[in-house]
Amino acid sequence: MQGVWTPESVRAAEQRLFEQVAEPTVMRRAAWAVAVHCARLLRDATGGVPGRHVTLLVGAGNNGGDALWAGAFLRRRGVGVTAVLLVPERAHAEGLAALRRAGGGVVEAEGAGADTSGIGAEAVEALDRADLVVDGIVGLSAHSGLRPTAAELVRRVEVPVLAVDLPSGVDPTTGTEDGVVVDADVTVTFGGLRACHVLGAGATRAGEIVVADIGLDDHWGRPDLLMLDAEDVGAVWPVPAPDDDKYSQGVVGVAAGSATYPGAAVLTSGAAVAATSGMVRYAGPAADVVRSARPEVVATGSVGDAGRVQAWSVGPGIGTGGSGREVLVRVLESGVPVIADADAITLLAEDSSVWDARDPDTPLVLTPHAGEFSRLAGDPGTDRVAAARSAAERFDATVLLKGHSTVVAAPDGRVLVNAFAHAWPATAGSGDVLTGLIGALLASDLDPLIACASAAYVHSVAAEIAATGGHTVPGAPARDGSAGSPAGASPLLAALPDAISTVRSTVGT
Ligand SMILES: NC(=O)C1=CN([C@@H]2O[C@H](COP(=O)(O)OP(=O)(O)OC[C@H]3O[C@@H](n4cnc5c(N)ncnc54)[C@H](O)[C@@H]3O)[C@@H](O)[C@H]2O)[C@@H](O)CC1
Ligand SMILES: Nc1ncnc2c1ncn2[C@@H]1O[C@H](COP(=O)(O)OP(=O)(O)O)[C@@H](O)[C@H]1O
Ligand SMILES: [K+]
Repeated sequence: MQGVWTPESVRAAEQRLFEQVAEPTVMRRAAWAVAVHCARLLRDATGGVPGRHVTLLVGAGNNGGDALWAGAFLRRRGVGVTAVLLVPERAHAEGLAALRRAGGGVVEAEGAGADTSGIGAEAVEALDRADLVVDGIVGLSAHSGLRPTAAELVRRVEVPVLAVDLPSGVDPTTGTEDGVVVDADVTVTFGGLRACHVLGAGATRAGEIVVADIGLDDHWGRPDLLMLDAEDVGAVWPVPAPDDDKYSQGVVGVAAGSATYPGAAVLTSGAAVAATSGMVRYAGPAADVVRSARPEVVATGSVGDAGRVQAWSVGPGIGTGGSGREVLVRVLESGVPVIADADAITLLAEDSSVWDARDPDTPLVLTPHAGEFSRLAGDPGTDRVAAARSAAERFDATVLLKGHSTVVAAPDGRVLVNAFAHAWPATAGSGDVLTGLIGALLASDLDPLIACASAAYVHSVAAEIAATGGHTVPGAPARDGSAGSPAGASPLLAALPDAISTVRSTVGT
């Protein structure tokens, strides 16, 4: 499990560190790590380090200070360094002096000979000469989009980029982008992940994320968000023990699909079958289709006839009319944990009387995409963590907000994020697969928060396997979705066993 911190928490930890270690020392540690990874990138991109050229884009704060100090260190390795200052009068003074002492060049972004976009001739030259650009424009104190000059410089970059702390242009708290954003090959951050590294555009714009040690480890408070890794998921994924039988592992009920949407029933039931090895019951009008697609599913026509289950997956394809409502109410009254998705969420949003059927002591999971979330709780806005957290509290339910990064919030305020940096699950029907996975994990009695985040993790791995035929690091988030080809929800479903065994294979390694 990896902790993730908001800018406020990072600053609080830094302050505690500064009580023991002087701030300039900490900055030099940070800059040293930046310089080490610059050298690595230079070597990768050009085959060497001495004689290469690095251009630093330097903003008004400590982020620019890190870049300037890193430039000074790179000079010692024979690298040509030019700093392009965005706000010359507010550039970090000690960093600037260190770079000058080391023989680095300094130019102004808006210096003499400016072209129509306002960028000075020397700054243009520095970018043209660069083998590598260091983004020290803005860090944790960034607010709103990049200012025009910074945006113009970023637009002109054509070589690999190393971002200091975070790719400038993304919001440090929400990871959202507003206009031009640095597209980094590597981001070097300090002590621990920031929220923008795992949320929104930040999760992809950061490129490879390196967490450098600057002495913060003993100073962190409780993480604001957590991310499960493959080993965490593998360790909790339920598998049968010697004394288990088909009932003891938890039976999951699936109330999904209709005559119009039998596919939703097949995808949800199929995922439940793949998730755990107990029993899956299906209840609904697509019973015949489910039986022929998945003979192992015990299928009946209605929830009332289904027999006992330990959790229900309800919603995909049930419709938002009277029969869908009837199904949802039956399931909510059953007194077992429920995961409600798709039409079930719309029904809950549109008809408050449906909530009366819910047993308040039984876990409820809601898995809206942004549109369903809006219907249920209003526009999630850019701060998806805050939105999911407040909905979880308001509905006393675990809320999984879908999207490029999946945010899962428990009613007690805990939040887990799944931040696979690829978008392969964005395909019709893949949400139905997720619903079946979560239902099966709830039936096996996992904590709903862990069940949701684990299901989301395996779902991402399966989507990647379906699209690419494999993945580079077993079970680990791919940071590059460039390889592969679109695959629909059926290949994603078919890849679940491979995804689960891949994730489980990381346990104890
Ligand atoms: N204080 C320290 O010793 C340490 C600081 N660290 C670095 O310090 C950074 C935070 O430094 P600061 O708090 O000084 O702030 P920043 O460097 O993030 O930004 C400060 C300035 O950037 C400008 N700015 C804000 N939004 C902008 C936008 N959208 N476009 C262009 N310019 C914008 C503002 O003028 C603001 O004053 C971290 O991200 C990290 O890189 C690390 O070195 C760890 C140690
Ligand atoms: N851009 C994206 N990147 C990664 N995952 C995505 C993206 N868009 C959607 N997803 C994931 O794909 C799934 C889609 O679910 P949903 O919207 O319910 O679709 P459907 O109802 O067609 O099954 C969710 O797990 C969601 O998190
Ligand atoms: K930056």
